[in-house]
Amino acid sequence: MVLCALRRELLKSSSSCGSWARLLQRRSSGCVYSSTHDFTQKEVREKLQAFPGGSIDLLKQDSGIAVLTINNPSRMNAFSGSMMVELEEKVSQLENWSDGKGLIVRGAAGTFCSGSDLNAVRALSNPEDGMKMCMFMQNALTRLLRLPLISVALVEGKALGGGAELTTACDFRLMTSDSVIQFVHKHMGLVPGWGGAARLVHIVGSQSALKLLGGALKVDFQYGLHIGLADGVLEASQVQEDAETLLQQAENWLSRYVKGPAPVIQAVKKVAVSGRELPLSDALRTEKDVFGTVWGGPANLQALASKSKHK
Ligand SMILES: CC[C@H](C(=O)O)C(=O)SCCNC(=O)CCNC(=O)[C@H](O)C(C)(C)COP(=O)(O)OP(=O)(O)OC[C@H]1O[C@@H](n2cnc3c(N)ncnc32)[C@H](O)[C@@H]1OP(=O)(O)O
Repeated sequence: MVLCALRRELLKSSSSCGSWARLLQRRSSGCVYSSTHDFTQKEVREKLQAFPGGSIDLLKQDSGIAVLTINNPSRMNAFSGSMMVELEEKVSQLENWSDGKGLIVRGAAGTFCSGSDLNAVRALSNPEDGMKMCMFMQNALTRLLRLPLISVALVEGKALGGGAELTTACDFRLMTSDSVIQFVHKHMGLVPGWGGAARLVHIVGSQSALKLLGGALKVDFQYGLHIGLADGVLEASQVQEDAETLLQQAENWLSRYVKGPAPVIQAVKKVAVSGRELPLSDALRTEKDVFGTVWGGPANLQALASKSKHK
């Protein structure tokens, strides 16, 4: 049912690029869970705001590549409640970014993210609150992955628990040579709840996903590349400006995929999302509709006029 609804929405949205943003805006009130699931986004936001700390920082650049920074270094960039709310707000801003093409998600101060803030988790440990936090984060991360931007997680240091799940809400993952992604949930008596298990199976297949979750295995860049969780490795140098250098490397890596006009790059992401999420017949129809938004468009006409050769 969720898929049918997504397809209907995709079809409605495909008449113009701006309408994709409107689609995602509409879906933001309940792309996976809505009030029909006994879930009120506003209520959960209020509850989460009671656990403050850290921030989620968004920098939109003229290049069309934005940088989203998980910023709570004193807790290894763990997600406080207010950061969960901020994440959702930043995703809404990105959904409305008509000039956007790419996104880099990274952690502050040399590490990625250590999951939920355990202090908040302890206070929200009753089943009802746990379910609400889970649905809130599933919505936010599903919308993050569906953004019409090509996204990459820049993984430095540790990506643990919910931090590991966050990496799977990006299209690609780049790891530094000393970084680790670890689904530690089993050690916490849990399974992923932010949609990370479902996404992991899509990325690495069910066999590898079962190993990572069942063994709470530490994935370094070599293992990550081997199973397809990592898409590239970044070399951290020992110089002081390391963080900038890594960010620059990630931007360079991403630049080949986001070169070109925003409407075309956004269309590329839309057909990839529909192919990933919809049954084939629905994905084909959506692809036709998205194709219709770029066919005869400025970039297409310019390419035809220039008699380009693809050498
Ligand atoms: C669905 C998601 C899932 C859930 O909520 O259901 C989760 O994400 S559960 C959380 C999973 N994450 C963890 O359990 C991480 C626990 N922390 C560690 O394993 C380590 O702290 C580590 C490996 C991240 C870093 O180790 P290191 O030795 O380098 O540093 P410290 O341990 O001294 O950490 C520094 C400082 O950060 C605090 N910290 C780290 N992670 C968290 C966290 N997730 N929540 C709250 N605080 C965290 C740690 O306690 C230290 O604080 P300090 O006051 O200096 O003692």
